[in-house]
Amino acid sequence: MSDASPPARTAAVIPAAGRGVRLGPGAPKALRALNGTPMLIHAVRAMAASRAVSLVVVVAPPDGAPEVKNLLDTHALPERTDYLVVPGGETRQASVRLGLDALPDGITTVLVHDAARPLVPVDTVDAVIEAVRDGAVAVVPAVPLADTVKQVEPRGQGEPERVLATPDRAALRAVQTPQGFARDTLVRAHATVTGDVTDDASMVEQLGEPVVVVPGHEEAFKVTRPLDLVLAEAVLARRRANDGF
Ligand SMILES: Nc1ccn([C@@H]2O[C@H](COP(=O)(O)OP(=O)(O)OP(=O)(O)O)[C@@H](O)[C@H]2O)c(=O)n1
Ligand SMILES: C[C@](O)(CO)[C@H](O)COP(=O)(O)O
Repeated sequence: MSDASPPARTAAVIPAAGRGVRLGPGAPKALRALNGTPMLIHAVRAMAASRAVSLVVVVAPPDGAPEVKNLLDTHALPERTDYLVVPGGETRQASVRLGLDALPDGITTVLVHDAARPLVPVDTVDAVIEAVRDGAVAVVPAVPLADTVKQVEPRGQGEPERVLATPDRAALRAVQTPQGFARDTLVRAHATVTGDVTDDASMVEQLGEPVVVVPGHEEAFKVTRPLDLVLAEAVLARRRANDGF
């Protein structure tokens, strides 16, 4: 970086506007408690744990922005981290776009991190940021698959599915968040790609831009179904036993 270059500033956009249908009835998933603290607060702290992250933009459930703002105001976060809250949209993609729209000038690197991945370790966050700062326009943390995967043929209702193929597992990865981006590339992807996607990196792929993979972490799993809550609380208990926090 030349002396004249402005410093790279990193913001994390946290989509937290989902209902959590697969988790079952209750409050919106991001507001449910893990060991007494809302999942969203764990996720915000996970981003703020990186010294590189100076701003966290939380995308709240559409009618929940005041409640989320209150949660952030009343839970301890590092002083160096600013945060703001915007209401979310109908889909994850729409929610991320609303978060991007709220970013101030001067942010050059953007992380997009699911509130539903509250326990990602700071080393994973920092590895993603470093890869972007080293020149990658898009970075995903990913882990190898533990299961054999089958491609199946869609069948009519009530008919058993049939296996079409068994892809080579060695070439497959399960992708996590935070996903990291050069801000201009992610903004262009969200302005250009209109189809349904399940992550932000696939939008960048559709622009024809390269996406770099860094090692993910088993504790960055997504809280999706009820059993994931049990695992998340067990991870927190293990951390408390190991670290005394
Ligand atoms: N309209 C939406 C939908 C999802 N998300 C967020 O995207 C992340 C990943 O989504 P997922 O785990 O699928 O959450 P939900 O959509 O809430 O889950 P479900 O599909 O079970 O309802 C979550 O942090 C979720 O809050 C969002 O901000 N806005
Ligand atoms: C972004 C993501 O967490 C990466 O694994 C995932 O694609 C979200 O998918 P979901 O269907 O919204 O759970």
